[in-house]
Amino acid sequence: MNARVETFPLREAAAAAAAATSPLPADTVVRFEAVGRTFASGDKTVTALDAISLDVGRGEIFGIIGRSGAGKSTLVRTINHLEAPGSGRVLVNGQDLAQLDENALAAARRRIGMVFQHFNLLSSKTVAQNIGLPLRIAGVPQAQIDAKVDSLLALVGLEGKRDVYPAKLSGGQKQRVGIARALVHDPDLLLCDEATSALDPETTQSILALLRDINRRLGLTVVLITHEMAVIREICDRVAVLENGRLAELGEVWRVFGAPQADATRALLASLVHDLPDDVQRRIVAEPAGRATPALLDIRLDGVSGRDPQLAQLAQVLGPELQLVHGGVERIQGRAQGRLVVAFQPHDLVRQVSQLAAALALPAANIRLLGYLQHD
Ligand SMILES: Nc1ncnc2c1ncn2[C@@H]1O[C@H](COP(=O)(O)OP(=O)(O)OP(=O)(O)O)[C@@H](O)[C@H]1O
Repeated sequence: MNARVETFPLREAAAAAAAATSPLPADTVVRFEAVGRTFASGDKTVTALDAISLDVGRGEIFGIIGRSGAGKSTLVRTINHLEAPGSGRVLVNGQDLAQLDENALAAARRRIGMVFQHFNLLSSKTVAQNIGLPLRIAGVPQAQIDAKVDSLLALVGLEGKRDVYPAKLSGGQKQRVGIARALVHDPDLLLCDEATSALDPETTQSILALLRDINRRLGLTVVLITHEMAVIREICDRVAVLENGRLAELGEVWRVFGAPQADATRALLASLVHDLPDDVQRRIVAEPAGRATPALLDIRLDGVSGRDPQLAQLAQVLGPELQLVHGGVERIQGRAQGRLVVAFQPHDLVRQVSQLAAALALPAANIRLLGYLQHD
């Protein structure tokens, strides 16, 4: 495969030592330095995190994905020090939370919002009371709380629900309240732990759109854990793949999804191809059998910014051998919507994918490599 992806794990002590002594770039919000964590489980020791080293940049949406038990939650919980690293350290805005006293830790945690899978709303409090509660606890005057709550309700699109109780809200609306509450202290970092896993696909899309909107409007850094590859594909800039507590792969989503290097990533990506016809699925392989093995690209037109794809235009980038394997495009309110799965013989895969994204005016993340198509 001719694609280059950052390869990990960075487990060597030398790499960790270099990371520990190098100055923190101004655009780094979270730095994990050789973070390890074990748990005692009966008479066994479970390694939840094994020498994880990576940086999360300011303003990015950073995804963490992995199978159940891979260490995702433990890793994210070390960011706000709900979980103390057993070895290594975690710096947030250059600060090691392990070194702080109780008051300073509480102040640092206020700069880190958290959104949960099951919303964690108080059923006896209204939407406004739920959102304002952290400010109330902090002793903020009521008028200030009201103003903040109103602006957050507008931000998450719940203006009309101020005095409603959670029981009267849909799952998506509850999560909007959860997001508003997480933003009440104007954090610069938002942690989302399976924030969409309890929601149906349509609601998931609307919550992801909200997170993306907040990320862009407020410049907020988002670290998001999910077991759903589709969520990562939808909104993340970069992704870390965890496997048994180790960093299996790290990089830009389009690169990692386009040319996965780790077995763990390939196994997780398999979940994304289940909606293809059986005969196509059967023929997909992760590695090309030879130079002539066609690559299979999945092109998603989300109607937001994409142009109507002309087959001639696709063929110009992907070559005359181009074959439409699956999918179709329809126009909804004048915009192209749909999905095309095409096979072609790549000569420079990464370059061709970025040329195609440019030609169709689509984000690179909308185009991904499903694998290679072997003959029947
Ligand atoms: N408090 C704890 N006590 C004992 N073992 C724990 C504890 N917390 C996590 N573990 C173990 O550490 C490993 C990583 O767990 P973690 O919850 O971080 O994984 P995860 O990737 O978030 O999984 P899931 O997707 O199922 O939430 C698992 O083997 C888990 O059983």
